[in-house]
Amino acid sequence: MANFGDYQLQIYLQGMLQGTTPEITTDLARLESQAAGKLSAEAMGYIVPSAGSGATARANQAAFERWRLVPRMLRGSTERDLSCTILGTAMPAPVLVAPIGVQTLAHPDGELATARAADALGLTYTHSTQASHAIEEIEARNKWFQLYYPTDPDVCLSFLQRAKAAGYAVLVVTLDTGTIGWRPADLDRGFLPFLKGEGLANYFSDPVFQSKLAKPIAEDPGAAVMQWAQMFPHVGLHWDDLSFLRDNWDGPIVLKGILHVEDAKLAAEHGVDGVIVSNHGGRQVDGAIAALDALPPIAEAVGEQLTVLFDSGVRTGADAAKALALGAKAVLLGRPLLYGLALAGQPGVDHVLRCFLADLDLTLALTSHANHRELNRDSVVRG
Ligand SMILES: Cc1cc2nc3c(=O)[nH]c(=O)nc-3n(C[C@H](O)[C@H](O)[C@H](O)COP(=O)(O)O)c2cc1C
Ligand SMILES: CCCCC(=O)C(=O)O
Repeated sequence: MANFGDYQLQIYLQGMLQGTTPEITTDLARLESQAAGKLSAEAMGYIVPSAGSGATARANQAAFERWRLVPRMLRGSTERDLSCTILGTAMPAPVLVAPIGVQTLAHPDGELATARAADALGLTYTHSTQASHAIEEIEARNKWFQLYYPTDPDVCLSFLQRAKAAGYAVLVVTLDTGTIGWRPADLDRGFLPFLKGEGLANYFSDPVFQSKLAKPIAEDPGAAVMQWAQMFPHVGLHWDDLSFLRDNWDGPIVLKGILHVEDAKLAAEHGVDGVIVSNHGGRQVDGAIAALDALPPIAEAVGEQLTVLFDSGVRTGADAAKALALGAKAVLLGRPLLYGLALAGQPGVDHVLRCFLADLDLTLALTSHANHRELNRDSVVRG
């Protein structure tokens, strides 16, 4: 059996024997500056910055810095087993592709490339409601669908039915983006890709959405965009609205954007299957708690009843190991994948995923763990 960490030896050997070095850095925290050379100022402004002053994004990184792994010795295994089954989906490692909208901003192949790269490694790809490619275009064995619950229930139902028909296994309902946060980098440029018609593929391909328009989209795209702008903001969404999803989706449901332990308990009471502890990478509520700081109490309160997943600020194998030790069953990778996509399309995403998995695998090997399930609260200390 091969270990994900073997990618490290492969890179060394290519350097030593063929004189080639990776075109994309292996330091995932540095990807952002490398990708800056490839992306327009508008795309960088949309992808990189966080809401407001960026305090929450900084808090995410600071929280990872505060927690420290405490390595064990002499109990490891030559072969690590990172495989797991999360909500019925078999995974080779506890790592998923986070839902990220409008990926053609980063590369013309957009979500098609990201999904293919994930699929080639057997990883689960999560497709955003705000994607640049439609639900049906994604070819991946393991795919989850992320819902931004539209205010129009007919369109919502249509999304659920399309996702089910196209083979998506799990519904991820994002709760932290009832509307778009205060994002100065975009505001100062007056730039929002959706208002240019980008990232609306799921809406524009939807027959129910189309039926609500006075004219076909090709004849009046501006009106179609404004129709989306009416349906997207949903700050009035309530716990009771989840029953509509429960009634119309027969697979697992996961709530993304949970940070308060009471909301995690309410999630359990409302019969969902999992939560993603996340602050949306700091893109929504500036000043919000670091996602990693929210994780331990939530895992403690509902970890037995619900599948607890995590994202926001995960950049290294050590970050993933810390989140797993603090109670997450798996982590979702966000911006680094988009930087890999910007730099080289599908091979760029593949490289980023392989680096991340190798780093996690080597972290387990070096801390004497045979698999990630052995990580627990004793594996970390708060510095
Ligand atoms: C450009 C961009 C677009 C995103 N689009 C979505 C989306 O459509 N739906 C969603 O639930 N989360 C979306 N997210 C949030 C990610 O799923 C994830 O929570 C976040 O990227 C994690 O933070 P990190 O990138 O710092 O690791 C987006 C993030 C970025 C950077
Ligand atoms: C309308 C917002 C959808 C994309 C998103 O979630 C993000 O940019 O963070």
